Amino acid sequence: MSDQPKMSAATKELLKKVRMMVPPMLEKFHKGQLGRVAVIGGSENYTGAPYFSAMASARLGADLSHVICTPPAANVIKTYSPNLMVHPIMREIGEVPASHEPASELASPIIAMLSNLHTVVIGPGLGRDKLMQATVAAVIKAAREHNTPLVLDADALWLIQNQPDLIHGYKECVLTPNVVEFGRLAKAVGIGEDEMPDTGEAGCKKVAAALGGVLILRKGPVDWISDGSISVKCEQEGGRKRSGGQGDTLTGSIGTLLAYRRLYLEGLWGG
Ligand SMILES: NC(=O)C1=CN([C@@H]2O[C@H](COP(=O)(O)OP(=O)(O)OC[C@H]3O[C@@H](n4cnc5c(N)ncnc54)[C@H](OP(=O)(O)O)[C@@H]3O)[C@@H](O)[C@H]2O)[C@@H](O)CC1
Ligand SMILES: Nc1ncnc2c1ncn2[C@@H]1O[C@H](COP(=O)(O)OP(=O)(O)OP(=O)(O)O)[C@@H](O)[C@H]1O
Repeated sequence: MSDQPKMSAATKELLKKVRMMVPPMLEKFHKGQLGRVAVIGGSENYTGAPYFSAMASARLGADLSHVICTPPAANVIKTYSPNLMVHPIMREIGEVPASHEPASELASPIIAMLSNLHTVVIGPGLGRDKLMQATVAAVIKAAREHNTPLVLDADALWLIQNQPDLIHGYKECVLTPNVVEFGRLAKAVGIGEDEMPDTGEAGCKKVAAALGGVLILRKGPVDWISDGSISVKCEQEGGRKRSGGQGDTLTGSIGTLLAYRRLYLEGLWGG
């Protein structure tokens, strides 16, 4: 009996497309050329999520993986792995003087890093703290100006449900909601459950279209992926254990693939 996982024709087709984005290992490449990914997230309560995300980006093949988080999270994450570059730039509201909420000041060194990054993942372990949310809102605005590909998950989706205009129409943006986050996003763009009888393809397409064509990967038993006009699905069966952190791992992996896509489009190899 074969120990190969069963794979549908659609999944095989999808993997063929992904394969096209994987770069060749050419002798001429130097460090950093094959992917510089940053994960913004990590707060006092959540240090594992940004670690899972950034390590996934590194293990899938990004040359350099950064974590941008709060100082208490940074001290912990640094002990998890020497592979990650950890920047203690973010602050929760209790970490700054009460009269001062310097979201734009905090965002400034992160924005300065954008021209040196291929992709930014925002959300794993970010939390819903007001200052953390305002800081990443400023980074998202700047990332749009730089045309930096974004992957938004977890608490960054909380921000988007409150301020959908931040990403409306931004085609370099991937949202990766779980079932609960997807429901909240749909509600935020005015799509009620009665209008969304099918939480599969039709629902995913509808919410992506309502957000102006951002790419939505709606996680679930089948992952539906749509930009509002085209949709594909991943129905490959995974393990049955639903432990925390699987979505975080996905965000970092997408971060690396988006970096590869960008490098391919910039002509780093091929033609
Ligand atoms: N090791 C770490 O540091 C990790 C840190 N993490 C970080 O935690 C932060 C908050 O993220 P979150 O996932 O707890 O919040 P959210 O998605 O609002 O869920 C809240 C409630 O919704 C439900 N629910 C969720 N999924 C469902 C589903 N598929 N199907 C059905 N129901 C579902 C479920 O409710 P219940 O089962 O109790 O009804 C759940 O309790 C965020 O920053 C994230 O990055 C995580 O990444 C994990 C690893
Ligand atoms: N009910 C399910 N059956 C099968 N696979 C699922 C199911 N729910 C989620 N998955 C798979 O698990 C992966 C992670 O999805 P999940 O819903 O756990 O994300 P998440 O809640 O954002 O994760 P995290 O714990 O990292 O925050 C998805 O890519 C999906 O393929």
